[in-house]
Amino acid sequence: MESHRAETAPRQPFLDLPPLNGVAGTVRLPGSKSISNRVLLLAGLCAGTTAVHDLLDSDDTRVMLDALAALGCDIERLGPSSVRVQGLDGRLRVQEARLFLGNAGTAMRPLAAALAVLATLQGGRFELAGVARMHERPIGDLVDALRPLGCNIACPGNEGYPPLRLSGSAGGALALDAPVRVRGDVSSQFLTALLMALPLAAAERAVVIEVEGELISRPYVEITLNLLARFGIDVRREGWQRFTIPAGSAYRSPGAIHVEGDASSASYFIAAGAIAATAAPLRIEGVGADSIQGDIHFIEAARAMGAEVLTGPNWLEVQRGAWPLRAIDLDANHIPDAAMTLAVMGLYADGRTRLHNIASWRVKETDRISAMATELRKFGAMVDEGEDWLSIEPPSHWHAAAIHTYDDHRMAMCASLAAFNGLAGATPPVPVRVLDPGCVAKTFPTYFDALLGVATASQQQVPVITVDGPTASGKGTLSSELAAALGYHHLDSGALYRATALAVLEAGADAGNEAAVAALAARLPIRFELQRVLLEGIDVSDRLREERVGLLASQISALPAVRAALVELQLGFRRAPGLVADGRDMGTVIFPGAALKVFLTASAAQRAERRHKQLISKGISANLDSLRADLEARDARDMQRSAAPLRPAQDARLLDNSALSIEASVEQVLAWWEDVQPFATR
Ligand SMILES: Nc1ncnc2c1ncn2[C@@H]1O[C@H](COP(=O)(O)OP(=O)(O)OP(=O)(O)O)[C@@H](O)[C@H]1O
Ligand SMILES: Nc1ccn([C@@H]2O[C@H](COP(=O)(O)O)[C@@H](O)[C@H]2O)c(=O)n1
Repeated sequence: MESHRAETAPRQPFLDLPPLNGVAGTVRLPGSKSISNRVLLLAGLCAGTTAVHDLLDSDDTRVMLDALAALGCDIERLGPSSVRVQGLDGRLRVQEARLFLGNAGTAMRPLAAALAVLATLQGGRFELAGVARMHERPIGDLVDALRPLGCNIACPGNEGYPPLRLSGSAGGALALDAPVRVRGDVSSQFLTALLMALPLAAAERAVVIEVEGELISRPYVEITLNLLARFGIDVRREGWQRFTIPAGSAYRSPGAIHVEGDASSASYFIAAGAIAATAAPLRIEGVGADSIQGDIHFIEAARAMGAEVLTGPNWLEVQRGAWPLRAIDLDANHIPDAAMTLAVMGLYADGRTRLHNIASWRVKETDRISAMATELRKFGAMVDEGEDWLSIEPPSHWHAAAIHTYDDHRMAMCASLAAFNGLAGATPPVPVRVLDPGCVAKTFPTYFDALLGVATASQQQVPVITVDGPTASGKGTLSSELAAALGYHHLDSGALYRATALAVLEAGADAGNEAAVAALAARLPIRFELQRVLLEGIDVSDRLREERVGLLASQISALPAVRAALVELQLGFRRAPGLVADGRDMGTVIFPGAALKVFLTASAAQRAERRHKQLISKGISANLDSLRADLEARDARDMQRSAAPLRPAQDARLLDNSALSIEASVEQVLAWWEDVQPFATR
């Protein structure tokens, strides 16, 4: 089994979203985090194998998969979102393990309970730890419920908080004569953890769990009960205070199980539809009105704010109804995660939106009440907070803001919705900077792609950086690094001229026939995919770099009709969140209004040397002198032609990188980019 650990590439520091002005189309949701991790653990504990389909692939599910693998479960990947889990049948296969559970509450709590029970009955030593924030998230109520049963649990950091050490000797027993008592008013995950762990001790006797205090987040307990039933455990519920796991209970695999789309993740698109789907509804696939997830009730709150929502068995369609949205006053205890989205919808409302009974927000990935209040104020909103409530009044004047996300995926996804501010009358509409956007990997790694796949922006609002310069100055390298650092698209315009040249060669066309070459350029069947260039679906990336192709590209690029034929294609690359375009005339002709223009140069000797090294490293023999002569001839042709000659735009910043490393060049341009940003640095 391959490792499930997330890539450790450095995370992009920020993503700037331009003002967005609409949404349209269809979005497919990733699997629910709550269901995915519950199903994985149940599949790991039960007898037999379980094929889990539509599983969420995210940080939180990866730590659960890693933990199960460390505990001896065989896990086979069946496809990008399917795994087959061979369960332990309630028997520990390894007696000792140290499990790293990141910041996944849905892994820490139920695994702690299950391993405490198994270690007590069968013997074993387990250590469960996570990231620093996980060690600040209380688990004392669960520990307090398990210790009276005879479970040996130590909290070597702070009492009542992870990390946890669980131990026991073989042949132990659990004290289950009296009901197991657990508090339900801080987090429902403690009850869920016990409901999933105690069937392991219910083969011969019924186990009763009693909840102390008012149980919060009941819909999540309903998910637990529903999934337990799918795995053969029919819990009897008396109100929300008493739960009985019948004697003779034993986990049984359902064979195969499909994970629903994530209803909490749906909330961002429901909100986007309510705010910005003005022409046609936004379709959301993967979850519908019959969902077992409590956050599906977000629909009712969104409707109360004005959204028009149609529902089907596995889909939703959302369109703007009332506008501005209606401010609401809501007890949001039943939808604690999705209610964060209502706070951002409050920015678009006709008055003050109040959310109360949300104390659990304070012990989530971050203190979400405080974080939301701090960040929404940056947009200009008037926000008040209390121990268990938040109220939001929309900005009268919107500010471009850099939003901290506190390693909290929901903060990042919520922040993105502020980019529709132009629809609320922000004049001018302002961009939104989301800091550490990669934190969405916890539940929705492709969130920003999904959002930008359905959101529209006015082309003029999409920022462009142009990088022009002579051959082999490093334009392509610099531009692709900039695009990666900013999360922007990249246009290598030289590739379009090269592709046209290749098309001319392949068609055996006359390169001197301007109209014929322009006709080929106008219907260039070109696609860019994952750094590769496809012509009629065939990868021609390497062929485009051949010298004969570069030489012909340089010749045909002087033909005005050929240049004109490629203009629309190039303009089409200007898509949210932004574009880095490199070539010869990006700043002068194609994107004259670009926010930042760079003219990149290096001495001819340096450039010839770099090209020489580049070719040698690819195993292509080359002569330094002839390379230099060739690139100088090309530069001369590019500079002297009448159509879009190579020259710096008047407002371009000049960068001679003869003595600069690639990293230093990238840093310099990013610093220039910061100079032209409107974001307050509070
Ligand atoms: N600042 C730099 N320092 C050293 N080498 C560099 C630097 N920038 C780029 N290079 C190297 O120079 C070579 C040419 O760079 P690149 O292909 O990006 O140039 P280009 O301007 O896009 O060329 P062309 O116009 O032919 O497409 C590459 O091998 C690249 O790694
Ligand atoms: N905007 C542009 C880009 C390129 N060219 C011409 O195409 C040739 C190939 O470009 P590379 O950047 O890939 O080397 C180049 O020699 C230029 O003549 C152009 O005219 N305008």
